[in-house]
Amino acid sequence: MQLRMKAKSMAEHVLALNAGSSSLKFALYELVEDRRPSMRWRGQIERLGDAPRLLAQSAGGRSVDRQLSGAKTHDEAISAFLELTREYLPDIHVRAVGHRVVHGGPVYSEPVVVDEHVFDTLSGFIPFAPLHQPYSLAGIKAAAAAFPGTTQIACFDTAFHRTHPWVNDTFALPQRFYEKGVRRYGFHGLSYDYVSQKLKEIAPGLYDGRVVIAHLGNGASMCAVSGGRAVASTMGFSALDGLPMGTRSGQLDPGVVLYMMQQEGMEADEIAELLYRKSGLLGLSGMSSDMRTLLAADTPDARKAIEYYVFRIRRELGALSAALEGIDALVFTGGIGENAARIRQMVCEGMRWIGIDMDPNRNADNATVLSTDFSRVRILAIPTNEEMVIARAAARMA
Ligand SMILES: Nc1ncnc2c1ncn2[C@@H]1O[C@H](COP(=O)(O)OP(=O)(O)O)[C@@H](O)[C@H]1O
Ligand SMILES: CC(=O)OP(=O)(O)O
Ligand SMILES: [Mg+2]
Repeated sequence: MQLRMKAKSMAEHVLALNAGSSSLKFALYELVEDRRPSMRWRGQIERLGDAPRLLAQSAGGRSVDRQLSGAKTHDEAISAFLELTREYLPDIHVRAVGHRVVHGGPVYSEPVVVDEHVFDTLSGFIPFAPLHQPYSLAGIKAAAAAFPGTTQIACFDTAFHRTHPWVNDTFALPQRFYEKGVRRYGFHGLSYDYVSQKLKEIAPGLYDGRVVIAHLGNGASMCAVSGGRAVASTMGFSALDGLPMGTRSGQLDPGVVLYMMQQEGMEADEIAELLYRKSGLLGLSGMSSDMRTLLAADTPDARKAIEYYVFRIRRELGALSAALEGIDALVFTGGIGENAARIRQMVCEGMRWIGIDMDPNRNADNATVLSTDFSRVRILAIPTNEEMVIARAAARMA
């Protein structure tokens, strides 16, 4: 028995850390046969900055659900998570920690082992993703200190999008901006990678076809995928473009920014704060960035914010279908896409003309397939798992 316990404790593990804009997600995997990651614990500290709550489950059925009064910022969430690993995890051997890093710039299209040079390069991309990149980098530093001797591996949100054709990779600006890195990068790539692979498993015919994936979380974007390769995304240079989000504006006429500067005398930092943290669902509703709160509130302003949100998803669905020259499947994922049946229903109601026909019962049940048997376009909900994509890379590279 003692020997078995010993062997178990020496099993190799990898950790995955995913710093989102409103949450810190984490997962611990044991490397089993062929170094396949097998999930042991998975959880998140959600509603950062608001009412942080820790939720976690083990593969064996243990669970934690705790309000965290002290962990409002990402840095505090990382410390709270490290505390937890000590409290709940036995003496395990962590071989590598994989990190979601939102921006890989024009440099990285694959996961990479983080050394000093890589860390400095990634720090240079902070201005491209101020709401995410600093937290990913803080996570890398904290994990390296908490698990000495482990390899830190960066996995990029931008990497999946490197297959975009040039028209979806550039802006109509003088070429020098492109050379400097002003490009349409696209984000949520780890999520799109996971969902595409899952689709390959459960519906290989659809994977080979034209698919629009809607990642609707606190941040939100949509991606057009053809035969498993990304073709276009609603997010471009920064995580501000495309759909409205919890606190971000989404697509905006650049003339609005000029107006803010020239007519309202706003400074760049003020505009950044407005567009990243005070706009989107929060700005429109004047109430909350959280979809659960807005759906429950049912006030005129909450309804208005939801209506705008849904309308923009429909517009982008039309645009991405054009980029794909047709659409065979629509896949919902992310916190809202996976859970908010009402939002999915509102999106699909306005898209019948394109061949989207939702089954209301399947939708209400949060089933995997949400379309009727007669729908020309298949509709699916696939829970994303960015941590699994990170863990697979960490297992491969450690
Ligand atoms: N049951 C639910 N119904 C409606 N919205 C939900 C539900 N569960 C989560 N959400 C919404 O999902 C969003 C968070 O998504 P998530 O993907 O976890 O965010 P992040 O971008 O931080 O990773 C929030 O707006 C939250 O309200
Ligand atoms: C890129 C991005 O918007 O990420 P998140 O959805 O985690 O905020
Ligand atoms: Mg997320």
